[in-house]
Amino acid sequence: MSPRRLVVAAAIVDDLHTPTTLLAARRTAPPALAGRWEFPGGKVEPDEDPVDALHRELREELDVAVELGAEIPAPDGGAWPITDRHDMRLWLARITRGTPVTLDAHDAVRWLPVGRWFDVPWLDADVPIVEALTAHLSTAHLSVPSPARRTPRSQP
Ligand SMILES: Nc1nc2c([nH]c(=O)n2[C@H]2C[C@H](O)[C@@H](COP(=O)(O)OP(=O)(O)OP(=O)(O)O)O2)c(=O)[nH]1
Repeated sequence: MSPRRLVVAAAIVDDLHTPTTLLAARRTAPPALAGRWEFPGGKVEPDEDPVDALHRELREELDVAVELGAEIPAPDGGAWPITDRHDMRLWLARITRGTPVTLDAHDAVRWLPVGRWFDVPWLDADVPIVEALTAHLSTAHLSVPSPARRTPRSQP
């Protein structure tokens, strides 16, 4: 049996802490997956560092450079099992150079506003990941201290 292959991908958002949009990309291949939407990324090459692989894939697929934020782990704390042969690690990312273009891997990209992240037909394996991302971001958002919520200092 061949070993499982690691895929790395990015949930590209406009802001790593309080995102208002998420980038989805529509696959061109293989035929069984074409037309479905995914997180841009791809397979890690043998001996390649996963984070280096992600930067390489985003350069190759979208011609962008990014800054990475938090990793979104699977419920068991590890990678997401996306197919019978692949596991995927996913990071939040923010574009630091370029505007996403469609090259070979995708024929469309779409910025989805918060609340409309399920407007596109994601790959089946990505549906629970988008749900986890929604939960992660609402928690992260709530945990950002707002001035109004800070405990007032006790008066001398
Ligand atoms: N990139 C990516 N792949 C995903 C996602 N969800 C999901 O099930 N997959 C699957 C589709 C593929 O079977 C596999 C990744 O393959 P890929 O075709 O993106 O990898 P790659 O860019 O390195 O392509 P290649 O050089 O092998 O042709 O993972 C996702 O959100 N992003």
